[in-house]
Amino acid sequence: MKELFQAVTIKEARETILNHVTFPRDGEKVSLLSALNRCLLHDVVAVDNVPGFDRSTMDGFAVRARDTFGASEGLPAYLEVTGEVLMGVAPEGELKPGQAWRIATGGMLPSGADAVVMVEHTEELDDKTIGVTRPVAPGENVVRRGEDVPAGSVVLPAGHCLRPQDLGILAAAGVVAVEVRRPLRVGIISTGDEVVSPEEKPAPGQVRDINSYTLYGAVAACSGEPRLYGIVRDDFHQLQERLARALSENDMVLLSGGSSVGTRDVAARVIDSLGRPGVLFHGVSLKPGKPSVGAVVNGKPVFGLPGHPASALVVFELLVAPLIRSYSYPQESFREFPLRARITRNLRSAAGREDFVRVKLRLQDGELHAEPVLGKSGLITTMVRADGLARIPAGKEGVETGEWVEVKLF
Ligand SMILES: Nc1nc2c(c(=O)[nH]1)N[C@H]1C(S)=C(S)[C@@H](COP(=O)(O)OP(=O)(O)OC[C@H]3O[C@@H](n4cnc5c(N)ncnc54)[C@H](O)[C@@H]3O)O[C@H]1N2
Ligand code: MOO
Repeated sequence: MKELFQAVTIKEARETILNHVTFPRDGEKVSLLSALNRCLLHDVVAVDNVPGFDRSTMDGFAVRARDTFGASEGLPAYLEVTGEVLMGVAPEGELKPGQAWRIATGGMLPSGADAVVMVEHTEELDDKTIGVTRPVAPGENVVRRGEDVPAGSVVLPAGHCLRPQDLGILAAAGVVAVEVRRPLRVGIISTGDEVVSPEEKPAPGQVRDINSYTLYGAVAACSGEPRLYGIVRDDFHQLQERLARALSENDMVLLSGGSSVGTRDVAARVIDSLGRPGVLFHGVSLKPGKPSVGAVVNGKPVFGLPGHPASALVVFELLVAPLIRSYSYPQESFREFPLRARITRNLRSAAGREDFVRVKLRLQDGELHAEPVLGKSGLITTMVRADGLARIPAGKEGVETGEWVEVKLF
C-alpha cells in the first residue's frame, strides 16, 4: 500500500507536542468540598496548632504520671478524684500531686496533668478515691498540643493533589477554601458529514456521534474539563470557524474523524490557518491510530484523532491522556503500562510499529492473563469488552501464547 504520510513514533509525537505547549498557570479558589483531586497552587501553612491543647485519647483519669509509678493490681496507687473535665471546655484550676480528674476521650488535660489512666486500669473505691492498677508514662494516652500539625508548619506543599485525608487536615487547620490549578479546558469537536447527534434517529448512511461522548468521559477521567462543540461537516470554513472558537475558549482541542488522507488536507489546512507552528506530525507509527494528527496553535495543542471510535480512544490514552495528566497531576510519576500479563494467543504485528491490543484480563493461578479482544477499530464494543491495552513493542513481529506483555488499564 502507498505510504500516506511520514509517521513518527509515539515518543517523538509526545515530545514534539510538549516542546511547543504552554500550559496555563492561573488558579481558582475552591471550597474544601470541591477540592478533591485538585492540585494546590501554593503551600498551605497551619495558622493554629492541631490539636490546640493536650488532649486525652482514652476515657479515664487525668493524672501526674509519677503518681502511678510502681502501681500494680496487688498494690494500687490511690488517688483523690478532685475534678471532672467537661468536653469542649478548658478545665479550670490545676491538678495537684496525688489527685485525679475524670476525663473522656478528646477532653482537654488540666494543667498539672501529664498522662491519662484508662478507666479499665482503675478501681473506684468511693466517689472520691480511685486505685490505679497499672502505671502510665508521661504523655501516655495523650495527644500533645500541636502534635498532629504544629502552628506555622507547611500542612501541604504547592503542587500536592488533594486526597480525602488531605481535605481532613485542611479542615483541622481551619482552611476552608484553597487555591488550586484550574482544570485544563479541553474542547471536543466531532467531524463528518455522516455523524449525527445521539438524540437523532440516523438515516441510512448516518451514524450517531460516539466520539464526543467517549472523549468527554476520557477527558473528565484525567481531571480535565471537557466541553463539547458539536458535530461539524467536512467543510473548511465551518471547521475553521468552530475550531477557532474552541481554541479561543480552551487550552486544548480534540477533533475526531477526518484525520486520514481523504480529508486530512481540510483538517490540517484549517489547523495551519489558525496559528503557529500548526501541524507538527500527521501519522504515528502505531496500530490502531496511525492516521493521527498532532498540532500546536499558539501554545495550545490540537489533536486530530481517528474517526473510528476504538482508535480515537486508544490514541487518546497514548498521546492525550499523559499530557492532560501531566498538567492535572504535576507531581505524579507513574508507569504507563504498570501490569504484566500472559497473552492467551499468538498475535502478529509489523516490526517498526507499536501495536496496542485491546485485552480482557483474568486472574488464573496467581497470574494475570490477557485475552485479546479481536475486532475492527470501528467497533465500540471492542473497547467495551476490554479491560485495557496490551503493548507489543515496535521491535517485535508479534507475541506467542504465554508470552508476557505489558498492560495498561482503561
Ligand atoms: N485508504 C485508506 N483508508 C483508510 C486508512 C488508510 O490507511 N488508507 N486508514 C484507516 C484507519 S486505520 C482509520 S482509523 C480511519 C481514520 O479515518 P478518519 O480519521 O479520517 O475518520 P473518518 O474517515 O471520518 O471516519 C472513520 C470511521 O469512523 C466513523 N466516525 C467518525 N466520527 C465518528 C463519531 N464521532 N462517532 C462515531 N463514529 C464516527 C466514520 O463514520 C467512519 O466509519 O481511516 C481508515 N481508512
Ligand atoms: O488506525 Mo485505524 O485507527 O487502525 O483503525
